[in-house]
Order: sequence, then structure tokens, then C-alpha cells
Amino acid sequence: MDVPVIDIDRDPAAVGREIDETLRSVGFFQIVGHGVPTEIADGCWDTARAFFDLPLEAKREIERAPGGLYGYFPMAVESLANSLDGMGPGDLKESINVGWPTPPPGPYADETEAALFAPNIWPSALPELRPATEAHFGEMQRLSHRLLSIFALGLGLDAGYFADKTSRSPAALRVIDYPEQAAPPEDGQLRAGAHTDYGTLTILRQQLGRAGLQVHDAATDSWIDIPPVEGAYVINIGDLMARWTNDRWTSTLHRVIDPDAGSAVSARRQSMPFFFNADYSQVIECLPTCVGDGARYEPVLAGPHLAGKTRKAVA
Ligand SMILES: O=C(O)CCC(=O)C(=O)O
Ligand SMILES: [Fe+2]
Repeated sequence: MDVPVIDIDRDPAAVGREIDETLRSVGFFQIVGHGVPTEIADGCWDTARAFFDLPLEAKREIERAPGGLYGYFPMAVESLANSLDGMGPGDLKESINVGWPTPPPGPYADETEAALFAPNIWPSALPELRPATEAHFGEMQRLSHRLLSIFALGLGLDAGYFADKTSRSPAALRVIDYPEQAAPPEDGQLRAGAHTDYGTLTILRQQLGRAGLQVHDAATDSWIDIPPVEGAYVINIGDLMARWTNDRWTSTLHRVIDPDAGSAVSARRQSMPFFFNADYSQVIECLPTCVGDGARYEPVLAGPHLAGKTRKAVA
């Protein structure tokens, strides 16, 4: 199993075919030629790191409210393995979670959609965090729409097929800090437990020189490293997109291990995923080009379906 690096700055139809091949098997690839300015990605990355370096009290100023989705998540409140009905211990990470800088206008379908578009909270100790994060969020939204138009071509649909189904898609930018660990982890405790992502599309920046992300190869029941590549983003699809494609594409199990586990001290690692979905009230039913021998799944509403998953992972 091979996780390819794909240059997307080429004929979109050709890129779409390559991505179709890849998503039928691996479910993960890396992209270059994405056009995201390095200063914007670095600005968000570095400012978030400065946030993690603040004293805990300053970080807790923006701690996620009970039941909320955005703000600061302290160490080990989330267990991604629990989203798959596991009983995993908390993941060894802290994170900042940010929703739309300027949410789309209401009215919203229900309280859950309103919560997805709740305002972000920002720390008074680090005013630069807001502009740096909002700039990268905007780039990630643009890139998501571009990738979805390439996906559409790969699936034999018009390039604009997903546009009106994702124009007010809830999305979250997350920066994760996996701190240096001086003590061995609890049994079964990973940096991020094995899980699949929930939505349509995830765009992830890894830290150069800090391995740890692995994808599961079902054919050999083994874990394969996704090495950080300079300037690249890792792309994968989530469960909702797999369902939309009637399992033509796969939402692959992945996890983050600590490559230094077992040594006295393990190095800190940072990552920056962006999770993209479909519009809250969008009906997800088998795409017209993916019917094959028949639709495997009942239609579901994107938003409520995703909300069920998120609730399982967070304490
Ligand atoms: O930190 C990483 O490299 C991946 C994290 C991840 O898979 C997630 O948060 O869904
Ligand atoms: Fe993930």
C-alpha cells in the first residue's frame, strides 16, 4: 500500500482520476501545488505554538464550554478511539478548535447547527491568534472547495456538483499539541487513538521531522507511516464521504503513535487538521455515479449524523 504525493496544480480531470484510484484503495494521499501561502500556514502554526506555550491558566481562559465545540481542549479530554465504541484512555494531546470566522447567516435548522456556528473564543494573552487562525481557516475553506471540485471530476460528476451541497458546511480548524512526554503512557494510550474521520474531507499539516501518523492497511493488517513532506498537506476522506460514494472510496483507519515510546523522553509533535463536512441539512444519499449494484445505505442528514459521532469522542 502506497500513500502517494499528488501535485494538484495540473489538469483537474487528470488529478481527479489519480485521486479516484487512490481513494478506492488507501483513502489517504498528500498534496503539493495547493497554492496555500507558506506565510499563512506558518503564521497559524507558529502562533498556535505560542498559545500552547502559555501558562495553563492563560489557556483555560478560552477552555471549551461544557457541550461546546470550540476553544481550548486541555490534555486527554478527547479519546478518538471512543468514537468507534472503544473504551480508550484520553489521547495525549491538547488542542485549539476554531469554527467559521464569520458564520453563514441563520436561521439554523436546530440547536446543534447553531452550536456548530457558535462564535469562537480568543485569548486576551495572545491577540495575534485570531487573525493568524482566521487567515488559515479561509485558505482551508478555499482548498476544500477546490478539492471537492476535483473529487467530483474523479467521480464522473460535474466539477460544480458539490458546490451547493457544501456552501455552508460546518468546518473546524484544529491545532494539536502532543507535548513532550517524560513518563510512559498508560496501557493502550496513544497520541491519537485509532479512528476514522467523520466528515467529507480532512486537510492536515504535519510537523517536519516528527513522524507518528499511521494508516491502517486492511489487506495486510499492518500500520503504514505517512512521513511529513515539506510544504505538503495530507488529505483523507471521512465516513460521510465514503457513505456518499457508496463505499467506492474508503475512510481509512488511522492513528498517531509516539515513535519514541519506550525511550526516557519523547519529542513534542504538532499537527494542524481542518475538518470539512457537508451542509447541515444536506441529504447524503448514494451519488448518481456510484449506484453500482444498488445503494448500500439509507439517506441521512449530514449534520445530525456527524453530531452523533463527535459526542462520543469528547468527555
Ligand atoms: O495529528 C495527526 O497527525 C492526525 C490527527 C487526526 O487524525 C485527527 O485529529 O483526526
Ligand atoms: Fe483523524
